[in-house]
Amino acid sequence: MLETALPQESLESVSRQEGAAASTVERRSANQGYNVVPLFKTTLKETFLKAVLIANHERMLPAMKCSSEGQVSAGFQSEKQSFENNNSVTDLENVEEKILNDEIKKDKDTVILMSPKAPVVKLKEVFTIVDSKKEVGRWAWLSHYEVSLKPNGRNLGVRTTALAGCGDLQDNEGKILLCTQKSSNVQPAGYQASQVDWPEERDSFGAAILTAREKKTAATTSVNYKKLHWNRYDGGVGDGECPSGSAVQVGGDIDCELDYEEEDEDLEEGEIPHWKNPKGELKGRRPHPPSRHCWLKGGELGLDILLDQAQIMDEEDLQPRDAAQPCYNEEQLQKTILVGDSGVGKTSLLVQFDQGKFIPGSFSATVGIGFTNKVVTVDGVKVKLQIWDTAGQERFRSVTHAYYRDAEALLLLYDITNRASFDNIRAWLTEIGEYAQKDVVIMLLGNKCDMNHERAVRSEEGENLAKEYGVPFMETSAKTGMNVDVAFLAAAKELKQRAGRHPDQPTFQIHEYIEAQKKKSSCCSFH
Ligand SMILES: Nc1nc2c(ncn2[C@@H]2O[C@H](COP(=O)(O)OP(=O)(O)OP(=O)(O)O)[C@@H](O)[C@H]2O)c(=O)[nH]1
Repeated sequence: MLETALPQESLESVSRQEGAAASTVERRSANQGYNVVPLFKTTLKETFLKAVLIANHERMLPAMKCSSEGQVSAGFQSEKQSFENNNSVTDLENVEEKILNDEIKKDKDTVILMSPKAPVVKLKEVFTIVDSKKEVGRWAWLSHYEVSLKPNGRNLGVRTTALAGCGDLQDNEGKILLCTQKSSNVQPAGYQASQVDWPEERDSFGAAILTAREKKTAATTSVNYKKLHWNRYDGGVGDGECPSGSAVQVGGDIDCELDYEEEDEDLEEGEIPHWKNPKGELKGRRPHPPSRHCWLKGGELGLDILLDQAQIMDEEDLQPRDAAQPCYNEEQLQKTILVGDSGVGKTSLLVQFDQGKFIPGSFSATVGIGFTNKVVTVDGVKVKLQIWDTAGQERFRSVTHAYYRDAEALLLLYDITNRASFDNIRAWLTEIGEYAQKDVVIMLLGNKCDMNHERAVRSEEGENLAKEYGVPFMETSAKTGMNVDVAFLAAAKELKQRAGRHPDQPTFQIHEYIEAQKKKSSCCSFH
């Protein structure tokens, strides 16, 4: 296990052992800007990760030095120190150039590569550098950045400090390592393993995704929350072969054996836990406790985080953890079908919804079936409706039946000026029961409500029939557009809710929604 307390003797003994590197070793307590972690003659990767771990403990930034002998020391600095250090690299973009131009003196033993505010979008470039510039063997880099997480446009209000590294000095093998740490103000969110389309690349998830793309694996994320202060996110990559959601934690508190005591239970709300070292001394703020997921348990020093060694997490751990909205797959097509007698206004309703227009007196019966795709935005989420317009005429019935099965929502129309079209609704509902999916979303619509003077069906009759079948009801007008959008939006809302609902989340009440919308609208006067 990593010695987190960093006893002075071990620093000194390392100084003695490391020879040339000894001159660079300073005591952690010394206020000279750089603090060296024991090296144990490991690879750069391990060194880097130690730096990350220690810096994490110390609430500092990790840093690295390359000595003229090619030895690497890893340490930590305060942000202030890193800014003050002339050798700090604050722009990852130019790292490669600087190395090649010898601006970063890789042959001097005081090189510290650190990028306190490097945007993570540069990770891709760095990744490329690491992989392709093998001749540039003697360097390492780190980055540190703070970001807001906005997965799928939802601002979680999270600030995360993230780190990235490194090129391997030993074997020129490029590796990218990412981790997150010091999350704060985290609002709980669900696990979103399949949703990798993060609009913001400036976050650790984005970084994970970039990495995953390079590795042709699935990017994954998870949130682990315990108490407000220890909420944290991990961006990772899953092995393409693993079941969806399997993940590897990249960095962060990878050493799950961090020595801390479980004291949370005694804490007051908002109180910051402290870490006690093995002697029982308080050592300032306690490091993050091991992730509840504890993805990476194996491996020497817990450093076994090569991206191609993703470990499969327990199914249980992959479940959404709390009430936040799980992701809705915006690519999903929601099949919605319009049915009802010929001439009730199905095509007109669709045209009104799609194009916002009505062409009066242009009745030409639909032949067979056709569809229109329409994207609606529901609560900031895009729902793709594929709306099938069916022919109401009896002779096309056998064709349209085939489409019922795939329908997720079904808008059943009658014409309020046509009694027979209303009387046929029961027959339509029987057909629907026979051919459609059991849980299809059904809405009953009394169309042409602008023609109140020719009304043949009272509004209450429609209400009562809908109640009898337990479906929502509203009157619409394809001519004026009254309630047309509301009807489709209600269907979209219900479909979206069903697809992305967490079991603990309240269901969207389509009936209540429609009632509320009806009260708002001043449509047709109902008699
Ligand atoms: N006043 C009024 N007329 C409408 C309304 N909706 C449709 N119509 C008219 O009713 C007639 C039939 O409309 P369509 O939309 O073609 O009916 P449909 O249900 O698609 O008919 P099929 O394709 O045979 O199933 C057309 O002349 C439309 O202009 C409406 O809300 N108000």
